[in-house]
Amino acid sequence: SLFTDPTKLPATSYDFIIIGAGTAGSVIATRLSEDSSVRVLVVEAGISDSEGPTSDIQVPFLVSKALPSTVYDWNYTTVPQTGLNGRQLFYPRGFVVGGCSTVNFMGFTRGSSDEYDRIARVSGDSGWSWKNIFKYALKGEQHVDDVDDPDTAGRFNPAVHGHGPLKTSLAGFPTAAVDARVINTTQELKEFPFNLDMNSGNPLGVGWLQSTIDKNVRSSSATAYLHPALKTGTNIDVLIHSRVSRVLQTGTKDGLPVFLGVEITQSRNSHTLKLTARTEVILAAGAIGTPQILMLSGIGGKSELSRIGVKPLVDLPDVGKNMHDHPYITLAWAVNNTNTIDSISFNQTAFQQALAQYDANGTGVFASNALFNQLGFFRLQNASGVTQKFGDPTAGPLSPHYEFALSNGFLGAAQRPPTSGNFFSSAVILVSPTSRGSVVLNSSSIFDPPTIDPAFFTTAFDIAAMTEAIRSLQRFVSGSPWKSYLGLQWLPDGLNTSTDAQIENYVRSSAISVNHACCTAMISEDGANGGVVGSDLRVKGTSGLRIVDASILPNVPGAHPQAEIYIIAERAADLIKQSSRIRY
Ligand SMILES: Cc1cc2nc3c(=O)[nH]c(=O)nc-3n(C[C@H](O)[C@H](O)[C@H](O)COP(=O)(O)OP(=O)(O)OC[C@H]3O[C@@H](n4cnc5c(N)ncnc54)[C@H](O)[C@@H]3O)c2cc1C
Repeated sequence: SLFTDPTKLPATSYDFIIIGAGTAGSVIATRLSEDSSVRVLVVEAGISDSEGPTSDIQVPFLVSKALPSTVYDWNYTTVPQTGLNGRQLFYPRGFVVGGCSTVNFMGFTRGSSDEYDRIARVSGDSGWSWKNIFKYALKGEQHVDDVDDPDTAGRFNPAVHGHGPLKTSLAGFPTAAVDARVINTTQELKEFPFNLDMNSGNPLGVGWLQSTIDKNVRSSSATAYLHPALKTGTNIDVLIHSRVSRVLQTGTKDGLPVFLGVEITQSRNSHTLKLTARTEVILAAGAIGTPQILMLSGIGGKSELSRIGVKPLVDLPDVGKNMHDHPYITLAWAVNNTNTIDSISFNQTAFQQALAQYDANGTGVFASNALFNQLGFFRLQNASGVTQKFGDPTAGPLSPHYEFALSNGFLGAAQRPPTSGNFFSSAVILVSPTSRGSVVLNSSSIFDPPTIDPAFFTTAFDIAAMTEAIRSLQRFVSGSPWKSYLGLQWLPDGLNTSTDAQIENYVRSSAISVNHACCTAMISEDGANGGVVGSDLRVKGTSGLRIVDASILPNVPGAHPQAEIYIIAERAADLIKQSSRIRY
């Protein structure tokens, strides 16, 4: 059942307690509840996904209304970014059942096989390799036709899609003005080849975006996993509006502190409640929440914890370190064509008509993300000299350095959008950053947000790679399909971007986050000194406690990360099942 008051829970002890009903947490809870004799509790700080203006989190076209600064947002901001001229950024995170999967932009990209092989290398466990984990990609996801355009021929490869609860589909709403131009460019310019399906393990090239959209509504870990489990099972409880403030030591086993206790609170001044897990506690509070809870529990860098008045119990200095994320900028051009999504976004009458169509029969532009129909993932060209000078931070030859997200309309980064006009734009995303930041506690209260520092563009590689990526987009739009289409360059507005210095100036003054925070409790080999979790995701130096979410990744994937997190969560659920005494 769903509870809003912790004192109303039917039990104070469960087999498994999962902290965070987010992307990974909902997968874990659902899979662990597959044996009806097992009692599972999920504790979620945020609200239910049936509260608030729910169309903003369900209707694909309204995706940009879900965040930031809404009831679905943790409302974090970063510290002033030295690499971004001291700008502070909004740093949205889902404060709702389903976590970020309920509010994100729905892009579904598994990343390259290299990314998974790198996790296997870093952890010393070949179970994380692409070859061995691919079955979990198929177990978790299933392709469905979009309502508007079920003709998927030549746009994806059914052989690499599976039979799981999470639904994905291709962009159904044709954006004719741009779709053909993008595909024709892939035929004309060898540097930008067409890729039939970027989810095959090789994402390089330009291909059609797949989104977590079930025909015409968002598919999240809540709608795909948790809600069906709540509907059919009687052994899973979900407690919302409740923060886990700490995990608590309940004993010692084999010389290690056992953390099977969970402390819950609903507001700064309310009582705390203690619950216990009989088998395991699984932290799935995301790349910000997980290190915060670990540190509040005394698990982290000794001196850092003492400074804030938290008694250190387990010395793991890497908790909260290695934070990184993808930054992006956009280039945009005015176009002499009204067949762009701006004609709907900027025009109230057209907007209401399209919404009425969606309300009437679930079709039209509101049924799709519409902002992007194609993405492109690329490696830096050798001729640029960037990797020769700085080394190659990617996971391998199939992993991209940068990405284009091509949009049939206006897309800005730090800039205010215009209120009229028609545009073509593309995000340029650095998907192989080497800048590393941190999540650091500010106080010993769960109600004080930690200091969040993604440290964007604090390495010379990141600026050099982004500069090359922008030049690459300039080459892409120099193809003949764009000649009669693109008009005045709108972004950067009035700034020249010919020289390296001019590009750097633009990047530092306009880049923002794609919101792919990760790696703050990274995996490493069992027994290795660094890292926070071992190969089976157990927190080092502890017993009874695992982490399953974006924080365990060693590197941000060269992709939008949700697909990888679903895959990792599917395998983690099996690891937890196998090591428990319960016979699934
Ligand atoms: C605006 C935005 C757009 C994005 N777009 C895309 C995209 O298009 N494609 C893509 O692949 N990725 C995208 N991402 C990133 C992706 O959604 C996340 O990386 C991923 O969903 C994170 O999963 P997670 O399980 O690690 O954390 P989350 O899904 O964030 O789950 C963590 C959960 O824990 C809860 N929690 C935190 N602290 C506590 C506490 N103390 N007590 C109890 N509960 C707690 C949170 O409320 C949340 O529900 C986007 C993210 C954002 C914010």
